[in-house]
Amino acid sequence: MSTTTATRFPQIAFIGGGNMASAILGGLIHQGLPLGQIEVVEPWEQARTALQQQFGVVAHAGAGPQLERAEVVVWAIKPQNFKDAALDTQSYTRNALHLSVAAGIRSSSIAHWLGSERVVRAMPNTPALIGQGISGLYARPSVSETERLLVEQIMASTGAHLWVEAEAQLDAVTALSGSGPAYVFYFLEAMVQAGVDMGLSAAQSEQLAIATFAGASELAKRSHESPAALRERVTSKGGTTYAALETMRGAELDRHFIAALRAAQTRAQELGDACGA
Ligand SMILES: NC(=O)C1=CN([C@@H]2O[C@H](COP(=O)(O)OP(=O)(O)OC[C@H]3O[C@@H](n4cnc5c(N)ncnc54)[C@H](O)[C@@H]3O)[C@@H](O)[C@H]2O)C=CC1
Ligand SMILES: O=C(O)[C@@H]1CCC=N1
Repeated sequence: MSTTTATRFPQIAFIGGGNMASAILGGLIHQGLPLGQIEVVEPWEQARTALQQQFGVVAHAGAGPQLERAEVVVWAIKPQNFKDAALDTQSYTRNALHLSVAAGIRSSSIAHWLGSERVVRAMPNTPALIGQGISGLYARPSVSETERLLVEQIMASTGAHLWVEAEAQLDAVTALSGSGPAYVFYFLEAMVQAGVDMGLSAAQSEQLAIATFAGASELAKRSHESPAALRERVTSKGGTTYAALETMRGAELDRHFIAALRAAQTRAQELGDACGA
């Protein structure tokens, strides 16, 4: 895992101007990407207005010759919209390197629709919005080392990255870190609810819960010990943590949690099948 600092920015086009495009775009602009080097295709007027207000970027409602200048095209649309958007766009982007953040859609489908083997897939997550994300990356064999570095430079605006060798591993990345922030928020919600049930205010509970996630994550990051060893340090035999963890074990929470991630992985595979070539 590593982060990369930006040097020269490419001409870059975004197909889709929603949450993920905004996270990447915002990071790149923050790093100094000039607005004149950005094109965005976004059919939804409200999203185009948001892009203009947030970043000063004027997006187009549809694909057109303006895309021909793009050295890199970032595909930030829903899996269900990918094929139609690709077929609308492919005649303008034959010379570009393609970078898709769509869940599930395989690089072979993208290469087929776009008529280009120069395809990289990324699976980021929403902490990208504050430059604290992590992305899994996969490149088709035709992608050069220089092009991989270019992708790293673009994704560096969103946080860290990790290359995978087998494309199927991206479905696991999707289930773990792509969807992962939602699991963290789900647990935060439950911890806040528990705090309120036990007599704390919602504000106090939220402050305690968020600080606990942030502190424990940072401790795990900085420590040379495993998460299991760190957990054991909190857990006195017959103490409060032990009581909580025994309740979790009784409910087989770990088994259910693992099953939930497998459901996300399966859904990524299904999206690849259903929305792919
Ligand atoms: N939101 C998340 O946490 C993550 C999302 N992703 C992936 O990123 C992709 C985009 O997701 P979000 O940004 O969350 O969705 P979003 O709904 O915020 O943005 C997608 C945008 O694409 C636009 N669009 C629809 N058809 C289009 C077309 N033909 N041409 C151009 N734009 C079109 C929509 O109007 C919309 O604004 C998805 O494929 C998703 O799997 C990946 C990692 C994390
Ligand atoms: O839920 C989804 O399908 C997307 C992919 C990873 C996070 N959000």
